[in-house]
Amino acid sequence: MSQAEQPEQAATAPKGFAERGWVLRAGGKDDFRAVVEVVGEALVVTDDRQTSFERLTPILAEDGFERLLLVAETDWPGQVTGAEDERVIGGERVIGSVNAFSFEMTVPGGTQAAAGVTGVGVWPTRRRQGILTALMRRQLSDIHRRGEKIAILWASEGTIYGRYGYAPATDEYGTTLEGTHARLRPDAPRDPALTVELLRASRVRADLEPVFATVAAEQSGRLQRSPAFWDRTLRDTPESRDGKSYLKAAVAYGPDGPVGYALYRTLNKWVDANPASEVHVEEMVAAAPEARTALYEHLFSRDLVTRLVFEATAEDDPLQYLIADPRRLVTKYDDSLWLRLVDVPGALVERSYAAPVDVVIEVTDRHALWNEGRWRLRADGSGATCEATSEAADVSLDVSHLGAVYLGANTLTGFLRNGLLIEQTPGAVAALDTALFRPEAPFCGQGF
Ligand SMILES: CC(=O)SCCNC(=O)CCNC(=O)[C@H](O)C(C)(C)COP(=O)(O)OP(=O)(O)OC[C@H]1O[C@@H](n2cnc3c(N)ncnc32)[C@H](O)[C@@H]1OP(=O)(O)O
Repeated sequence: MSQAEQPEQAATAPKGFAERGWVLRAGGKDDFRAVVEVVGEALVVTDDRQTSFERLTPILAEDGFERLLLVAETDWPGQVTGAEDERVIGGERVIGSVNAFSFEMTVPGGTQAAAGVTGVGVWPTRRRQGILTALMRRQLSDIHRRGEKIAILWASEGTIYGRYGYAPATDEYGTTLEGTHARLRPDAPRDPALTVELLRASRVRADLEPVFATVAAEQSGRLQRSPAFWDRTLRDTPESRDGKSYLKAAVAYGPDGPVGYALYRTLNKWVDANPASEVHVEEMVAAAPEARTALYEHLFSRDLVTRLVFEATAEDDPLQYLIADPRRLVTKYDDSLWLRLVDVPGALVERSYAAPVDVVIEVTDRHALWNEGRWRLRADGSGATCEATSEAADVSLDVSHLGAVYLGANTLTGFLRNGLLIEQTPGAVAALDTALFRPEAPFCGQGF
């Protein structure tokens, strides 16, 4: 039987679960309060659970809570009754869970449905007994059945998700600039027809949404933003302010409407008995370089500002090109979006390629067996095919390697040079890298 014909992993109880009285099942709205308790405790969240519940409910309600998976136990030691334990629901006690959002993600050459894995947590006294592994395997199977070819996540720790086939696929940074060096180069592109207005972000949402949608459709790694995620982006509560100001929007307008915006808060401090105000930019989106210049000029011209912090920037962030003195930018690695190919041939076909390529890739994937085997990838400027084959492999790799390079942030050559994959045909890895190349760095910038 070829790998294309293999059945999906059987939905039997994971090893050891039946003996312990554990069940792995789909969850729903009624389970969500118990799940918030479990995941909140696992993640050591100090907010009261009601706050977390109210914050998370609208974004999960968009999917009808239908992607929730949980592990529950039916029998437990101790005196606590169901009425006293927030995790008990219908005679079962929740001890672990995962969830997912249904995103539309920009990838090289277009957009794809992507499962945004979230809400992963196991009750602290039930760790290291295989609950996460069972949930991950079941979730991969569900994602595959839904027809989503890729899954993405933000990891709480970098050591968890590699074993499940995920890999860091973008590099995202925080950038700081002292106010005294906040100057653009004289030849930064400018358009006198643009004006910048400073407004409360919540009042100008209708101007932000189309700009974001246009830019997000072009930048690999970006997610289209649903109404509930817009609510979350513009949320302006004491908790989201975290001691800073209300959320402001500097919006660049051209003759035909909005063309860019910066969402930011200000923070007042005292340093050596002097006032020191900071600008914290949470999101900056511009549909044209001139709009970006106009927004930087607005931010750089604010009086009394001693420091600017750009909280989420791509590896090739425009400021490094536009600033007068690039050495004044202090850039610190922040995080990576992790990506996994759930359907290897499907995902490879739906991506565009920078150069023709014809290689046989041998894939190892112990948690999504339908991906295992040899796949012949043929691509050129007009499209790609990827079919199961019995031909000899040119490259043998783990599915996580494909996740790492899918958006174009990394190279397979890096894995090859460090002994992490095998090249059977000399030059095959270089040919794949050339085909996978993207001139711009991928960037997500959306927490979830
Ligand atoms: C997308 C997100 O939501 S990110 C949030 C992730 N959640 C958290 O960080 C909350 C705190 N942590 C937890 O709830 C749990 O410890 C989890 C979810 C990380 C792991 O759950 P567990 O049920 O203990 O994992 P499980 O028993 O299935 O372990 C599977 C393997 O992963 C390893 N592992 C699990 N967690 C970690 C970790 N944090 N660091 C390193 N290795 C880990 C285990 O050692 C085991 O390895 P093995 O397969 O070689 O034996």
